[in-house]
Amino acid sequence: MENHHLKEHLYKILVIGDLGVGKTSIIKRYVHQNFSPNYRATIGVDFALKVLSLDQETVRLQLWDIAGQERFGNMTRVYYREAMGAFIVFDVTRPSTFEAVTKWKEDLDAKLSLSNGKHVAAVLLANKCDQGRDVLTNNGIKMEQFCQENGFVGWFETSAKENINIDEAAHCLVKHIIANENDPLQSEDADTISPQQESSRGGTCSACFRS
Ligand SMILES: Nc1nc2c(ncn2[C@@H]2O[C@H](COP(=O)(O)OP(=O)(O)OP(=O)(O)O)[C@@H](O)[C@H]2O)c(=O)[nH]1
Repeated sequence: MENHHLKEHLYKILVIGDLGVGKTSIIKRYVHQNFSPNYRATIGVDFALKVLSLDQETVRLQLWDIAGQERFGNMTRVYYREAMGAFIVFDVTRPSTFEAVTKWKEDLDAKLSLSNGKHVAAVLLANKCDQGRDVLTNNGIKMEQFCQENGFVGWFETSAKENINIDEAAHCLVKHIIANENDPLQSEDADTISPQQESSRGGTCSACFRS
């Protein structure tokens, strides 16, 4: 029997977005499988570790839960350093948090890029989808187009409360990070979102659907 040498990856992942959109809750759900309805603002940054087994490889995700109030702080650049991917989160019940998404993305891209000069993989999370989809339907926003225009590799409607699409979103992000690492010159292709791939509960990730 051949003795396979299992690869291990450690990726730093940023979780950013406006105050109270559910960053801490998404991480809690993802890492500890629980949810609390009480809101306690994150101060500065919190950390959590999620260990995944993917295609016989061990992937450790070091999740950086950055306080929504940090956007105006000047510590952010330090927090962003050496991250390989990001979730940018908004709250589907509060349009202002969606309007802030482009600012968070611009801030991320301005402060962080991979060693080959490309932007880090970013997945957009439309959180609290258990409470409706007002922001998604009222403004006539085409999410695929929005993602393409703003350089997101995919987007998902999520609920930390009801555990919807969080594993899928993480899977999408990890796949894109690995694609960037393995094939840095050809990964532009993986960044293209194919519009026909939308599921009934919003969410697309070209890498996930292709494999
Ligand atoms: N219904 C519902 N409520 C949620 C969901 N996710 C988070 N919440 C609630 O929204 C509030 C804010 O959640 P947090 O996870 O603390 O938000 P945050 O983005 O980490 O906030 P900051 O640390 O201040 O930036 C809490 O009361 C959560 O219980 C969700 O998917 N559905």
